[in-house]
Amino acid sequence: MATSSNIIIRMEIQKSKITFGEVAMAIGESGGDIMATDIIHSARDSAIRDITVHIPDHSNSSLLERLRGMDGVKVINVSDRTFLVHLGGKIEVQARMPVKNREDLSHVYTPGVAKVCKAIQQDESKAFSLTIKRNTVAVVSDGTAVLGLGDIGPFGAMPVMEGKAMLFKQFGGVDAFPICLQTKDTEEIIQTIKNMSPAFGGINLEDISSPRCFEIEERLKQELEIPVFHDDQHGTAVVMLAGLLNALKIVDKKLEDIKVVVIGIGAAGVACSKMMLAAGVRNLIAVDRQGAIVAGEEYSNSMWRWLAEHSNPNRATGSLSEVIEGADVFLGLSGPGVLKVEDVKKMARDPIIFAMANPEPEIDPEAAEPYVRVMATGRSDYPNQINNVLCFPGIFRGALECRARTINERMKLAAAEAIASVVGAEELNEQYIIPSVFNEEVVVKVRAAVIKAAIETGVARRVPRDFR
Ligand SMILES: NC(=O)C1=CN([C@@H]2O[C@H](COP(=O)(O)OP(=O)(O)OC[C@H]3O[C@@H](n4cnc5c(N)ncnc54)[C@H](O)[C@@H]3O)[C@@H](O)[C@H]2O)C=CC1
Ligand SMILES: CC(=O)C(=O)O
Ligand SMILES: [Mg+2]
Repeated sequence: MATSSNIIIRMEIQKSKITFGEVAMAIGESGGDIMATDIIHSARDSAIRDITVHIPDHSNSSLLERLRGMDGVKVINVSDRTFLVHLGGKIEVQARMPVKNREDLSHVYTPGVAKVCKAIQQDESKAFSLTIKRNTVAVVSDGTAVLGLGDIGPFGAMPVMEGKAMLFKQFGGVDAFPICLQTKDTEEIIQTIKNMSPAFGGINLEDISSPRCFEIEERLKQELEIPVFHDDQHGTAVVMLAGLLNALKIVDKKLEDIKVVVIGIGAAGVACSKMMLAAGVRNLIAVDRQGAIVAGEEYSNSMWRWLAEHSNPNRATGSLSEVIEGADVFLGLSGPGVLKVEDVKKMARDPIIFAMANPEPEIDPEAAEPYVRVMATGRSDYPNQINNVLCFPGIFRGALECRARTINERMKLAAAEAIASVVGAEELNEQYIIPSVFNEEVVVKVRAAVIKAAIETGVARRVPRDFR
C-alpha cells in the first residue's frame, strides 16, 4: 500500500564542491519531492539547510544513502515531522484566569476556596458547576489494544490518548485528560476509574482489549452516575453505521435485505455487529480467527455467545473466504491484509467495503478499487475515513451539556443519523459517504441529536438553554 511521509533533512553543503541545484536533482531522482527549504546558516564556503522532503514510502534509506555519498554534502540530522510534533507531548493545562495579586490568590486558593469546598461537600451536585467536572472527560487506557498495534503497554499508549484529548478539545471543546494505567487487572482498572471519577463528567475508555473491555465498561456503567463510553466499541459503531446508511443509499439497498460479513469480533467488531442488528440488519455473519461464529458452538466469550444466538440466521460456517460469497457489505475490524481481492470478487453486486483496521486496513484500497463500489477505511489519507473521531467529541459535548447519566442506545443511534445527515443528498457519492472530521457541522448536529435523545429517554439531568 502506498504510504508517504515528510522528513526534514539538515545538511551542510560545501559551495565549492556542489550546488543546491545538484542536491535538489538528486533528491528528485531518488523519488523525493522538496516541499520547503530553510537556510539555517550561510557562510562564504558552506550553507546549512533544512530541506523538507515528501517521500512516497517509509523507505527513505536510498535517498539518504545517495545524499551521504555525494561529495560536498554532509547530512547532519534527519527528523520526521510526526516525531517533531510529539516533542514534549501534545497538550497542556491552561488556567482560565491569571492570578495577578494576593487578592486573586485568596479567591482561587486558600482561604477563599474553602467555602466553595464546603458548599460542594454539602451538595455534591455542585461539583458540576463549581469544578472542572462540568466539561472534563478522562480518556483511560491500559495500553492492551492500541490502534491495531496490540498490547504495547501504558507508556506506548500515551501518544494515542494525548491525541484523543487534543481532538476532544479542538472538535468538541471538551477538556480531556489522557490517563494510561499500569495494570491489566480488570478489578483494579474498575476501582481506579471509580476512585478518580469525582473529577470527571465522563469516562472515555480507549484501546482496552476484549473481552475485558466489556466487563469493565458494564461494571462502570452500573456503578457510576456519569457516562462511561468505550470509544472503540460505540464510537466506532456510531460512525460505521452513519457511513453504512449513506453507502446503502448509493447502491440502493436496504439494511434488512443485505448480507454483512464482519471480521474481527473484538471490541469494535462486537459493538458494530450489535449496532447493525439493532438498526435492522438481519443477515450478519461475525467471523474471527477460527471462522464464522455460529449457533451450536461453545464460546468462552459471552459476547460471542450472544452473537451466535442473534446473528448468522442461516448458520453459515467456515472461513472468511467461504462466508463472503454473495455478501453486500464487508466490515473489517481485525488486522492488515485479511481480505483478498479474490474474496471481494465473490461479493454481491456493488460491494461495500469498510476496511477499518488501523493503521493498515484489511485490504489495500488501491488493489480493491476496481471491484468495489464504495470503499472506506479508518485512514485520513484515503476518501471516506470512518473513524471514531467523528463521534466522540460531539457525543460527549452533548452528554456533558445535559449532564447525562449515561450514553444509551437512542443517543448512539441519534448520533449516527446526525453524522450521516451532514452529507446532503446532492453531495453523496462513492467518494463521499461520510463527512470530514473538519466539517464543523458534525459536532453541532451530533450534540443536538444526543441532547434531544437524552432528554427524551430521561437520562438528562439538565436541559440546555437552547432546548428549553
Ligand atoms: N477506524 C476506527 O474508527 C477504528 C478502528 N479500529 C481498528 O479495528 C481493529 C480492532 O480493534 P479492537 O476491536 O479495538 O481490537 P480487539 O483486540 O478488541 O479485537 C480484534 C479482533 O480481531 C481479531 N483478529 C485479528 N486478526 C484477525 C485475523 N487475521 N482474522 C480474523 N480475526 C482477526 C482478533 O481475534 C480480535 O477478536 C484495530 O485494527 C483497530 O485499529 C478500532 C476502533 C476504531
Ligand atoms: C481509531 C481508534 O480508536 C483505534 O483505531 O483504536
Ligand atoms: Mg481506539
